[in-house]
Amino acid sequence: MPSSHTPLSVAEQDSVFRPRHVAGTTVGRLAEELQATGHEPLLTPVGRREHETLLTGAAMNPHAVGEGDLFVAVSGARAHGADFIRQAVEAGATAVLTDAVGADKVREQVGYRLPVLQVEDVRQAAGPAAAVIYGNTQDSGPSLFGVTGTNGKTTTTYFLRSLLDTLHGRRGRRTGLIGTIEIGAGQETIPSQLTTPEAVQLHSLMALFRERDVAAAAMEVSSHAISYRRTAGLHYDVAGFTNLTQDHLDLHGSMEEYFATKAELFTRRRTRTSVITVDDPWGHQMASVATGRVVTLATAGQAAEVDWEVVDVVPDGMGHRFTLHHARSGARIRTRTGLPGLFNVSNAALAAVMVLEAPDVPFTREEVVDALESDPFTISVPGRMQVICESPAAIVDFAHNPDAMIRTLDAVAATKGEGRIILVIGAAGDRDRSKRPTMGAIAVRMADHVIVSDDDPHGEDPAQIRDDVMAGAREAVESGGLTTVLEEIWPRAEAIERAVASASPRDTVILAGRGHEIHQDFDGDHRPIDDRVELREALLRHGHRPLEIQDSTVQDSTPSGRAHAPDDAG
Ligand SMILES: CC(=O)N[C@H]1[C@@H](OP(=O)(O)OP(=O)(O)OC[C@H]2O[C@@H](n3ccc(=O)[nH]c3=O)[C@H](O)[C@@H]2O)O[C@H](CO)[C@@H](O)[C@@H]1O[C@H](C)C(=O)N[C@@H](C)C(=O)N[C@H](CCC(=O)O)C(=O)O
Ligand SMILES: Nc1ncnc2c1ncn2[C@@H]1O[C@H](COP(=O)(O)OP(=O)(O)OP(=O)(O)O)[C@@H](O)[C@H]1O
Repeated sequence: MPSSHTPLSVAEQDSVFRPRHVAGTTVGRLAEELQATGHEPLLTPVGRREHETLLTGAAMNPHAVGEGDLFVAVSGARAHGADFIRQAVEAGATAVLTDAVGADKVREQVGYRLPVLQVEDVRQAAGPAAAVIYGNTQDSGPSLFGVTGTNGKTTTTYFLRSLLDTLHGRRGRRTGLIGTIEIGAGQETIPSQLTTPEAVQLHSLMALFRERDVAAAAMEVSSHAISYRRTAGLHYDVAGFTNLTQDHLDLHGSMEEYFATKAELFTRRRTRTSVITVDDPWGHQMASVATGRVVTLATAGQAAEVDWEVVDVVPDGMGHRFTLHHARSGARIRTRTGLPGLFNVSNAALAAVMVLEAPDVPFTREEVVDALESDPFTISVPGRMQVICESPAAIVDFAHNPDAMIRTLDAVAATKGEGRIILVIGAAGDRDRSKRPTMGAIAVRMADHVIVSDDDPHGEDPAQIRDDVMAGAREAVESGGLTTVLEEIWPRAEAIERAVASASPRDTVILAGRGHEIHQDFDGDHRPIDDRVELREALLRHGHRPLEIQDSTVQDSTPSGRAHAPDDAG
């Protein structure tokens, strides 16, 4: 088990979390199952040997292929998986699921050495195929709790898991977690490559969870995952919706399309009980289109005809105490969250209601109430409103879209007193460009001193990304007659140093956008940097007294000594 988030190669990760006791299936039986579910597979060659070939796993990434695996070769923006067939065969793949182009590529490279199942839509077939291989059915795995929405997925799943852990832990059972930061089964964790893994990995995880007595799992469901069919073949006991605001328009094109993608999760076919936060119009719309059992939750005060509402919110330390009121029964449940920001009350309330409304659970509502009263939401979440120092207040947060920035800066403004807000922001490359100037404008309107720096430029020119953010910021300063100090400083470590150097003990320094991340990607060059470590060191240099960082995702070594990200993450 990795004790910290030292990057592991995909192969290493796979070996930590590979289920060991998979009965598997034969290629012939898999072809029949795919036929029965409408995928119309074409199997070549069609001999008895091919039909009887045993499959005991599935992998889409050639680095993750193991002995006896079905290699799922998809056509993507960067490559066709079938280009890596030799590597997959060497690693032990015994059959391939691919499209017509992939089938030709396989034959060109390895002839008829292994059976090829050809389908039209490989991503659509991958989940159901993996489900058959791993023996996953609707009722075979842990209770599955999925969370989607633009912001709050990671935090809500951490809260959910903490609550589920309290409840199942009392019965000696384990819980699981799948999300942006890490994948966990009981005490064991591996760092994540994606927020929501590919379907083949998800099904492998469901088998692993069964093997390791994981009773319930909390999982983030990104809109990319739904678009790319990563969740095909999974069934959720409960799915929760946080909110919908501008992000990912590069993929979805419009908010309507973005909404429609998320809405796929809240259908009877996928989910038994949907818990929808109805704080914004998109939430109301989601509640009206969701099929199956729908439960509504209002966390922001305006509650008409909702099932649950949050009332009596009072500040408590860095976080808040609040009450969940159930309209029908009149029940009132008091609980608390330790994380700053009213949005964390919303996240905690969603987690609570998802468990309170879960079908077929081995615990009573009284036990859930008891667990809620024992403070399951006072955990910290890596890089989410993570407090690094109290004087000056210094916080690392993951806000990287307009709404998250507004919420985060609102939260800081509510507690900052007379001090100033000093903010470091950037924006990621190769992602929704339209949000950059908006983020710049929000920054200068809500903070007193804004330092624009780099996030993950990926394949884009970092200077161009900073320009886009600066353009929105300058325009807002000029048109609004603002007195905000605006600077552009890179690399990021220097921006952090500048923020801390400018801070008096009454001020609040907030680093937005990178949260738990430990590398910046400059066109494939993964440069180590952890905002939490960088901020802590700058605070120490300037004679402040930061807190110890109690977080397994933080690297032990100094910034320059940290390892590089795996270069085989694709
Ligand atoms: C836009 C998107 O989601 N793309 C994902 C998609 O890419 P793709 O279909 O273009 O495929 P590709 O990268 O060309 O690869 C095709 C095949 O060749 C293989 N390959 C490819 C290249 C290589 O060097 N070696 C290799 O073996 C791949 O394993 C794959 O089997 O499938 C790939 C294989 O799984 C993913 O790595 C890739 O995620 C990219 C890296 C990514 O950044 N995705 C982000 C945007 C994402 O999915 N984010 C959401 C969270 C968003 C949020 O809420 O903030 C997430 O769920 O993580
Ligand atoms: N309920 C919420 N509403 C609005 N903003 C939120 C909410 N919860 C968290 N945030 C903000 O969004 C940031 C990301 O939070 P979190 O990681 O929990 O969301 P996420 O949906 O998993 O994000 P991503 O998909 O980008 O990984 C936080 O650091 C905070 O700034």
